[in-house]
Amino acid sequence: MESQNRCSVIIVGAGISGISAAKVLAKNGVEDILILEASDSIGGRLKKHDFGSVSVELGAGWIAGVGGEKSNPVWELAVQSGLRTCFSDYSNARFNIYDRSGKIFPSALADDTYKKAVASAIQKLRTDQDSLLTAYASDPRISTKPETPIELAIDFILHDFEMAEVEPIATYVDFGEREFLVADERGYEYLLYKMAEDFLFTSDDKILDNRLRLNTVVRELHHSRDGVKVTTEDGCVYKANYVIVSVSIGVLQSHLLYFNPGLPSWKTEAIEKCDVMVYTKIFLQFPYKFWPCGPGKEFFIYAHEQRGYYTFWQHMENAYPGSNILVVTLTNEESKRVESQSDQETMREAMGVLRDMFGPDIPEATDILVPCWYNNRYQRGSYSNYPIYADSQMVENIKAPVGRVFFTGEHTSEKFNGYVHGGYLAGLDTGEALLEEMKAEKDRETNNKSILQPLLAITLSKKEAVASLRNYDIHRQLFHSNSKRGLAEVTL
Ligand SMILES: Cc1cc2nc3c(=O)[nH]c(=O)nc-3n(C[C@H](O)[C@H](O)[C@H](O)COP(=O)(O)OP(=O)(O)OC[C@H]3O[C@@H](n4cnc5c(N)ncnc54)[C@H](O)[C@@H]3O)c2cc1C
Repeated sequence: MESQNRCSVIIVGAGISGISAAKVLAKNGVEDILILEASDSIGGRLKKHDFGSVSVELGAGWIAGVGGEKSNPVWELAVQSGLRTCFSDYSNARFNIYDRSGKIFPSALADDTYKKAVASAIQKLRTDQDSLLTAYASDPRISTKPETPIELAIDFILHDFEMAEVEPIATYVDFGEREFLVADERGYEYLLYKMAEDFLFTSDDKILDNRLRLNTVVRELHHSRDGVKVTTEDGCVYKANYVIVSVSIGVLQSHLLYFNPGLPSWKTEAIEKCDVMVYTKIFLQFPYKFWPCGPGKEFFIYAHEQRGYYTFWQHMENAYPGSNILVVTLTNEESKRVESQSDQETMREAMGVLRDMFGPDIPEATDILVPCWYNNRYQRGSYSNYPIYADSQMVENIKAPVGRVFFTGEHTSEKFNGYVHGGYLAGLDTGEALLEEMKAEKDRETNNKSILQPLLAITLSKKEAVASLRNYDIHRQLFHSNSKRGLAEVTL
């Protein structure tokens, strides 16, 4: 079924980047937009879920980078929206490392192992590009050659767990080193509803605006000099002057979206090169708590001879006292393994680990929640991770537009990819770049009209003449020059 109306911009995906791009457009007078979202709600990787008596975050849980000289824009949104958060103190986690017999490693040993692992990782990072490439090819983790269970556990925390990186990360350098866990029944996604309220019709925290279509999976994107035509899984066709694609890098790699004509090789190669991390938080509900609480005990670690095997644990008593919930984080291959088995099997494994740490008499979990980010066809992973050899050209190519197709999403944020604020800032950036292009197109049309009128009468049809003057790659050049400018120019 073909929609009769042609709108200015179609936005594919209603995560934080799609919604923030839409907000920039709407605030600048481009209100005939259409947001097409595959799932049944907005938010994307901001996703709350009722579990036990509380609301837990299946996707992003933390506002990372708070307390520095510059203010994290997502922290600002959280403060404006009155979102409930609580401070996460990871500094003691390494003093709560359990071995398989339930003994806590002496703090001197843990401290020493941690320092050695950090020093070794830093040394690796200082190696020249060539040897990094060689090392990368043979071992994606640039192995610090951990061998014992405690070394393996610390290696996992340093390399796989996002909050403990050895390199200086722009998020922490720019916005500060503190992290706050979102602990609000309305969920992290509430920030998006507050944003959407400014330009979409809402009532009782529900979006009732026809410009947002949920359960609408985009499958084909036909683009030409004249416009874009988007076909959805249910056979509907929507037309627009431009499209912004905000789907994850995992979805771009999966070919759920078919581009017609296909994307150029500089684009597809950059997309293929970007790594996708899988990060899974498994929630377990208990009839009562049997783990230590109090200062410095929120996070604890399990040291096992298999790297990443149910290593990183958190209790939720600080966020939700009395909730009796534990969370364990798995990544990459372990995440994929667990996604492919039954929840009962995962519960059995997790209970085995907890019995190792806390003894055989602990109660059985009464419920388990295992999010599947990898097998979700609208995600295909948790967040982007630029490979160690990535250069700025690769990142620019990931975000550069192709004709009338613009790209956004956390994976397009050179400084903050992988984070909620990366998605938010990328959306603002892309919205602004598209506004510039729309203005430039208008100027070109006006100029072309005055130059071409006399010529057209003698030679070409108007369509042919305009097409021949347009440089199809102009958007890419324009975007690159725009993206170097600061955020100050965004109208919000
Ligand atoms: C488990 C997990 C933990 C994380 N932890 C943190 C954290 O603590 N702190 C932090 O800052 N960040 C964290 N992140 C990363 C953060 O969630 C993301 O960087 C951010 O939410 C991405 O926003 P986005 O708009 O780029 O993408 P998304 O939120 O993925 O939005 C893209 C949207 O496109 C939709 N879509 C996909 N395909 C189609 C299609 N064909 N047609 C229509 N719609 C489509 C999707 O359904 C989705 O809604 C975490 C992510 C995960 C998964």
